[in-house]
Amino acid sequence: SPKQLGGVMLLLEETPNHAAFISRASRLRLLWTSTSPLYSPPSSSSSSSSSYNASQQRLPGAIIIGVRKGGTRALLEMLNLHPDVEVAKAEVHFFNVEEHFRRGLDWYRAQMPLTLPAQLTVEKTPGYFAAPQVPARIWDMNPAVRLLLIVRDPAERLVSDYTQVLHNRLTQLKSYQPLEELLLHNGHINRGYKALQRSLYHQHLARWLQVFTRDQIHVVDGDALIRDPFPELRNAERFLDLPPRINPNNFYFNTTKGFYCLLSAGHDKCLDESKGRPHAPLSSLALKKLCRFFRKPNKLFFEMVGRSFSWC
Ligand SMILES: Nc1ncnc2c1ncn2[C@@H]1O[C@H](COP(=O)(O)OS(=O)(=O)O)[C@@H](OP(=O)(O)O)[C@H]1O
Repeated sequence: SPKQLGGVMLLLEETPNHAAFISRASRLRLLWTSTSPLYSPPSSSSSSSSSYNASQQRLPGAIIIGVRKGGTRALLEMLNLHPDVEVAKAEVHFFNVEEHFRRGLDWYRAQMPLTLPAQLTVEKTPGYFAAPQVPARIWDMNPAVRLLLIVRDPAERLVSDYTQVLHNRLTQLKSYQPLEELLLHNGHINRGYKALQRSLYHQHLARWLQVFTRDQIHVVDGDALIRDPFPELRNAERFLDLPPRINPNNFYFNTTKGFYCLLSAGHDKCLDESKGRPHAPLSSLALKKLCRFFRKPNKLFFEMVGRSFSWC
């Protein structure tokens, strides 16, 4: 690929001083958010003379934090079209899975692709958005990191979420309750249903905004990304301070898939079959209840992000 970094020696960075004390980090947080530029060097050693120009694995400068089933894979793959971007191919789940987090930042860095100093490393883990411990942990790694949040109609997201869990259970030959049994208790929306809670975007975003400034979080419209990806990618490039390199010719609509696929350097790529599965059915009455339930949370989310979406 045009982005491959052939024949360059791998030089691992020194371990940065990973936030040891929350209280100290909280104090620093105030200083950083008011004075620092959005990007900061991944670690002090990266600017030192001998290793500066070498390709290295670096901590991400931008992270797609969610939402689960929002279009995070499509967004990551589309950003990867940019010559100045390299992405972690697999979801890393570093900040939200204790076992991974305990392995420390060296382990996290080792999951990242090789990049040159001018390139931006991006990872995506949809589980970050709803996990309470994650914002402070990411801030401790890099308070100037840029965050991308791709959202989608929360009712549609919930059904997609259920469909994925159902699919996993069925492939493991395990039983699973019908969606309406989980969603409704005595005809009322069951607020305890996990997939419902993951769609309460305002609650999760409120926690991120206790740690990061609003301008560090770029909201991508996941429904718009499905309909016409290019404008969303142009906005993301702008947010990431990348020169505009992704263009409409990088996308073509694949009628068999029913989605846009990617074209780059003569290669085309569609997302795998786990994306765009037929959704589990939901009665129109249950959907109506769900949409009514989401009206207020959605309004709160729109106020927080300063824009609205045409959700049900
Ligand atoms: N271009 C393109 N190709 C295929 N799929 C696309 C694309 N753009 C967005 N999407 C939508 O992405 C949805 C899956 O979201 P995620 O990748 O965030 O899912 S996951 O949380 O990582 O499992 C997936 O949701 P479902 O349709 O519900 O499966 C897709 O609708």
